[in-house]
Amino acid sequence: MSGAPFGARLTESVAARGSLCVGIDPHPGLLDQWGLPRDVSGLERFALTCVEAFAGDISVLKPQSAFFEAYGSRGVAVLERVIADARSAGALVLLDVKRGDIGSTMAAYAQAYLSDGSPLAADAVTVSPYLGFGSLDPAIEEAARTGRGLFVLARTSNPEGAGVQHARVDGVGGASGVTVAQSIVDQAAAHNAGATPLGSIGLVVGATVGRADLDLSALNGPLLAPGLGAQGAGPADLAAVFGDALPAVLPASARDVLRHGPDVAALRSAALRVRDELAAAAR
Ligand SMILES: O=c1ccn([C@@H]2O[C@H](COP(=O)(O)O)[C@@H](O)[C@H]2O)c(=O)[nH]1
Repeated sequence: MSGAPFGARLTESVAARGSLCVGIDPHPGLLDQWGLPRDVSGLERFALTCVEAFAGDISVLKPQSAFFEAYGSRGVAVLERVIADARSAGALVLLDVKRGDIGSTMAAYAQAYLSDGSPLAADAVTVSPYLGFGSLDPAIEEAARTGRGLFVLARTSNPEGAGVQHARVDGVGGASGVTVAQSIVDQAAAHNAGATPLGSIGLVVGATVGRADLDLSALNGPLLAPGLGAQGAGPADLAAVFGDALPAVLPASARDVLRHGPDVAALRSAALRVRDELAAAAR
């Protein structure tokens, strides 16, 4: 991919289209609700309807890979089309795949999701640092080389995440007793240092986590905040979670928007309503 780094492209897109990230999560129950069959044709109709509804107005679309992989190679082919069509319509695509492995395998994931010419290459992907932050180096390097981004899981929106992410470890530079989540924040911050207007290594911090007890002041990167709507968080919760880091937050919602389908206009207006509520809450 030629041109500006992901952090710069994201900043420009959010300035033009707002901060909402809409998830494309073709849950079987949503296919039923939309009157679509639970097969590849239903998946394709669902996902392309989402692209039609959102890609012209919303800054970031986040297809959830699991719901496409569930249909095998033909489902993955639908995902490839979603990525291409959404990007052509002007949206940034954040592919939610949460990949993480030993470095040598991580290099293959980087090739799949972050390399120019790969059919699954998105603008950014979610990755898991739980094999050690350093295991992500091949993805960090490929993202930097191709102008793409990463969102590293730090403090996830699910209640089970706290047990691992609040555990204490030695931090960057030997600081003792920082939480696992804070050590992930600090390692991402080191990669983003000096980038303008924003680094390309983002984090995932759930909108549901209440006071996150994270020092995000040095991150200089975007913060994906899943959990709006179906998981119980609302626009007003974001200030409590993120404090001064709020301008870098991409609040994410899937089911709460998607339940308004299959009508394209109804889907679009639901997304725009959430986007406007977020903008009002951030003022
Ligand atoms: O901490 C995390 C990380 C990722 N997700 C993903 O976001 C969406 C949430 O969907 P909703 O329907 O808005 O609840 C889903 O794809 C998750 O896998 C997350 O929820 N929390």
